Amino acid sequence: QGFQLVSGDKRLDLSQPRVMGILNVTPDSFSDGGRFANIEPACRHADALVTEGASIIDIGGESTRPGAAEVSVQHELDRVIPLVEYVSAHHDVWISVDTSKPEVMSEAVAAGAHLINDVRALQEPGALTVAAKLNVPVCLMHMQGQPRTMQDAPLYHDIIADISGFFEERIQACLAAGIDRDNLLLDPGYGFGKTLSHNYELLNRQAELKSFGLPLLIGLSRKSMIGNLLNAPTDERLAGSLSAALLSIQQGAHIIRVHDVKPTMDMIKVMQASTNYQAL
Ligand SMILES: Nc1nc2[nH]c(S[C@@H](C(=O)O)c3ccccc3)nc2c(=O)[nH]1
Repeated sequence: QGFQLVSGDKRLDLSQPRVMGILNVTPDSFSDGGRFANIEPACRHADALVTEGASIIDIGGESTRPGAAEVSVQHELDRVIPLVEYVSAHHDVWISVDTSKPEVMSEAVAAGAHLINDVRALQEPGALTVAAKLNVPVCLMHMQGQPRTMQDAPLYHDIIADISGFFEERIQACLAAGIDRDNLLLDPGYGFGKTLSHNYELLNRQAELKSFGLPLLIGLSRKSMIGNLLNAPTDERLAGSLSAALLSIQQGAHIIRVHDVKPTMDMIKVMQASTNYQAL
């Protein structure tokens, strides 16, 4: 479909697959907790992601690693806001903020972010109200349980039906809060409360999620569903990540959230050449 995202005076055409580049702002990329942070490396990384062709830069300050300690609002702000400000000042690229905290959503949009990427699908207190007020596109991601315990015993009756039921409920909650349906994106949350088998069934059946008539945002890059299958450390998962990304686009993905932007852009070009061969 000809989906288009609108945020303020920016438009993002989704008639072709778009790449969202992951900008890591984890605590260890700062000198001391982020207050007097050396954000230089993260700024250089952002520049590279834009140069490689990312349409969106995803900036997140909270690791959703299973077992990760909760990050305070101030700590998350200290990491995220300086980078939103840098990217907004130096590039025309879309900026998404990967957060579940309403305060971080507000400050990030005020600092120049265009899209909210919430792995908790606006379920935190106050998140729905703030997202409605900000009136920017929001990605609703599925997660079974919480990061600390989600991988203990994932269980589904039918994984597509269960995730669809979750999306139905979250979409209704968003509409009731005054969020425009045109501002919603869906993400099945690969690796968030899913076994290896669940993740590959989801990839096999992902196209069934097109029934919502909403853009699909997908995150597969370097995930354990690739690492465990290949028995590969994170820096040896590129081929697997590109393979999964290609399958996901064939199964309806509009935005792919990745670490390796240039290789993913190359994959998309090869994929598109196989359909627009007359133009070659
Ligand atoms: N929308 C959307 N946002 C996301 N944020 C992430 S963090 C994840 C990772 O592997 O990047 C992760 C999980 C656990 C620990 C570290 C990093 N994953 C997604 C996704 O799949 N979709």
